[in-house]
Amino acid sequence: MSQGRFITLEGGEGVGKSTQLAYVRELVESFGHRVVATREPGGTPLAESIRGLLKGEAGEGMDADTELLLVFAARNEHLAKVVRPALARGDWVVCDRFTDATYAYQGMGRGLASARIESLEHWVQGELQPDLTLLLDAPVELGFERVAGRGGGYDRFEREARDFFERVREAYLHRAMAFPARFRVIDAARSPALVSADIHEVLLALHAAVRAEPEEGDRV
Ligand SMILES: Nc1ncnc2c1ncn2[C@@H]1O[C@H](COP(=O)(O)OP(=O)(O)OP(=O)(O)O)[C@@H](O)[C@H]1O
Ligand SMILES: Cc1cn([C@H]2C[C@H](O)[C@@H](COP(=O)(O)O)O2)c(=O)[nH]c1=O
Repeated sequence: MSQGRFITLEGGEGVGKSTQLAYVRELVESFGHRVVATREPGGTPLAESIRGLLKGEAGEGMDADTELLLVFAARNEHLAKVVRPALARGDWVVCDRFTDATYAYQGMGRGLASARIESLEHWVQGELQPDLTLLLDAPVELGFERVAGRGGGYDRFEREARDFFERVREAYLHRAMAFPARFRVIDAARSPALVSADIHEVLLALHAAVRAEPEEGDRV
């Protein structure tokens, strides 16, 4: 059995993560892997309840540290119940947002110190990091035009000022530069088909690399 892979999709509001997650899922399944498609915050009943607290009216005026702790509480539950078991079975996990979002939103967005995020990251994740992070990058204004086009109003994060999201975008691009082996930055300001074509190329390369690895029993 080959080892599972952990792929995350990141980016600001409305860049097309959910749209492309469906594409990634189908593509990875076509490679012959079982896929668990999930999201953060969320992915389990309890973590989805925390998502509701974070995004909904009940969270209005929430202290930034409370927000950070809730994000990691949801993450711990999600990792324990969904992500780690799936990877242990050899499944591939495709996740809409993960800890890079915490550095972007709670770190640069809210202004919390990276050291605080790092200590929770080490506690909750240990050594676990995504194998690949697809950063969908687009101008903030374009993302919001798409969110508006989707309908359904704005959640607690989406009601933040535009400069909050400029900082979020900057933080993501900064992390992509800091971790070039893990990140691929995709220009998400183009049509869904062109974005998918770039993702296709990245995933074909990952698939080829995984196929070239020796199977467990082949090792001497
Ligand atoms: N490349 C694209 N070009 C134009 N419209 C797009 C593109 N990708 C997605 N959309 C549309 O934009 C809207 C937002 O897309 P989607 O929900 O996939 O974004 P998201 O990044 O997951 O959003 P959120 O940040 O709210 O989770 C949807 O209506 C979707 O159909
Ligand atoms: C994982 C994570 C998420 N967030 C924020 C970012 C978004 O505004 C919402 C999630 O909703 P979406 O439908 O995926 O856009 O939560 C955050 O602030 N910190 C995080 O770690």
